[in-house]
Amino acid sequence: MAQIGFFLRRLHLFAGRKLYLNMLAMIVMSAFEGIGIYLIVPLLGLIGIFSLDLNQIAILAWMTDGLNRLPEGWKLPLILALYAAIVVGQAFLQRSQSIQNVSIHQGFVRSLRTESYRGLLQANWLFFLSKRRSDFIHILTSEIARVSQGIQLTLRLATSFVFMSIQIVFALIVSVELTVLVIVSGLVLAYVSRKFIRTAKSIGDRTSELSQTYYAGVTEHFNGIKDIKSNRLEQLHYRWFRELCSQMENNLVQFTRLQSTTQFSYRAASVVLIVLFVYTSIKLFRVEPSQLMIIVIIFSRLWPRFTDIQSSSEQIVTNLPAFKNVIAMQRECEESREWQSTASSSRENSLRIEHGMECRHIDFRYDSKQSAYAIHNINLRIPANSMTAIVGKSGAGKSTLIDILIGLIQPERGELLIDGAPLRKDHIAALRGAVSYVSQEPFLFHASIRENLLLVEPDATDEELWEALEITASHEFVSRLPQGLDTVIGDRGARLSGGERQRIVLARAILRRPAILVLDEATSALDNKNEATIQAAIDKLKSRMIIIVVAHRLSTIRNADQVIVLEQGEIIQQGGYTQLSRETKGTFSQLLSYQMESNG
Ligand SMILES: Nc1ncnc2c1ncn2[C@@H]1O[C@H](COP(=O)(O)OP(=O)(O)OP(=O)(O)O)[C@@H](O)[C@H]1O
Repeated sequence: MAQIGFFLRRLHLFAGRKLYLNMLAMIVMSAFEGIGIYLIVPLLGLIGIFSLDLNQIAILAWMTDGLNRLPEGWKLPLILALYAAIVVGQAFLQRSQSIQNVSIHQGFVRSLRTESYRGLLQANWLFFLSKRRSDFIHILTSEIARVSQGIQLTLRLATSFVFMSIQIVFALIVSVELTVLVIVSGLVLAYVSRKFIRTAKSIGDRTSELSQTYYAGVTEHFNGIKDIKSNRLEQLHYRWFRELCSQMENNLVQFTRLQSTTQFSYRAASVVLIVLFVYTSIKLFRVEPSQLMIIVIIFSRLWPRFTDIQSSSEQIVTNLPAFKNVIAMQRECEESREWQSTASSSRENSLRIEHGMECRHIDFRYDSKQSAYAIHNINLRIPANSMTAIVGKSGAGKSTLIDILIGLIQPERGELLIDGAPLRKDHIAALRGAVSYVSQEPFLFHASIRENLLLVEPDATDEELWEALEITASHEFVSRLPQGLDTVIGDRGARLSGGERQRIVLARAILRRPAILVLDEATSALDNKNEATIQAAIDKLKSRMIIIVVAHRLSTIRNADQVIVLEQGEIIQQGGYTQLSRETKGTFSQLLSYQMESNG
């Protein structure tokens, strides 16, 4: 329940006065409803359905007294007009309250979504390495929708309590004994039904588990759809999906069964109670027909509130796991937050590098509980306007070193210096703003080439776009496309070849004019001709920026100013390409000879 309190406090902070005004409107509405019901009685008296002794009920006596002072012909029109005014007033309030309710509620959900999303964007890279991406999608879609439903139900529960309290006051005025009897019956039934709440809680836990598995499975399947289709694994995945769907179905049916059982118990109990009331009122308390009528009306309005409270409570409890999940994710994001504002990643704040960068005695490991370091005792200087290549076998620590150099992860020991000054935490965003990173798997949107390029440089002219495309040997194939720059390239660029995708992403990286250009296996899919063109372009670019290249294909790094050879996280060789290739006993010349052999 602490979780509901957490979100209600947030709702209070978000909606403030609006929320309480809405609650007040609710109270006025129930008061109107109560008065409307009371007016029916004198109305029925006037029409002659009852012979009334209204003096028994204080409010009615007061109303009758007022009515009796009026001329005879005015009574009926006045009471009818009053009744109509109250009902219309109530309907009007109801309309405004419903609109207000939705606007508060939707506003709150929007703020919850944007807060969670911003929290995720501000979390550090290690946080993302430790999580499944599908869990974020699950929380941002399904779980926040359940929290939204839970909040709406909590507000409905609060409304039911307000309505119920006011109806109880009216009912107490009419008959203390019978009202107490209704309340006690309601409490007894709620006590008996408490096990339903426990069952609802476990169904809610299961709902969260199943939908998390669903999102994870579906995301993984579609990420690997090519493997699934190529290896004829469709049946296997279909069976898994069908099994999960039937578990989800059973879970929901189980919840509906629970809710229907509760509704049934409350309905059955209400009939039994009404029969008992009518009998005891007439036989034991000798209640007037008018009073009995009001009691029946009030009972029929009060009892559904009890049913409503029970039903809302069960539904709220099923949504509690979603509340927990959203809070947990927000807390974890908060603990892993790397900077305050998403705006700090903008280009205006990007860093300028005059002299170069330096790693001093840097150690890093992904898991502080394990003794092995991913990189260890790294000492390295990267001068401005130069090209550095990082090579090594798989798992040698190349990507980890790159992540340190671009400020994506921070060293456990040692420091990264920019122009001789240690990189401070508040400069990490600026360092990131100065980097263009191109990976082996190019990140393209399902949009046109132009939109994909303008993403990083919205004000770039067509001339600048074509220039970047020319540098990366893409202008020919782009101009051959039916819509040129405006050709839509499909999901993650699926309508282009691997090499074309890499060249577009490279063009985008260059368009940004970064201080540091990182090419992490970024040209692996290019043929020799295109690679040579890009090599020439990179050669020209290196007089303007730091270029760091990770490549398995060593021909890519022939023009590097320095080559760093990593093995098991340590630098084992460092120097110019030609110099290292001459060190015949070194790992670099071994790597070179393996590659020459494999190229035949
Ligand atoms: N997220 C992670 N969690 C735990 N260990 C990791 C993680 N990423 C990498 N490692 C480990 O750190 C070491 C260095 O990995 P890294 O990815 O930097 O190597 P690499 O040289 O880039 O390899 P490759 O060429 O195969 O991409 C490896 O032993 C690897 O298993």
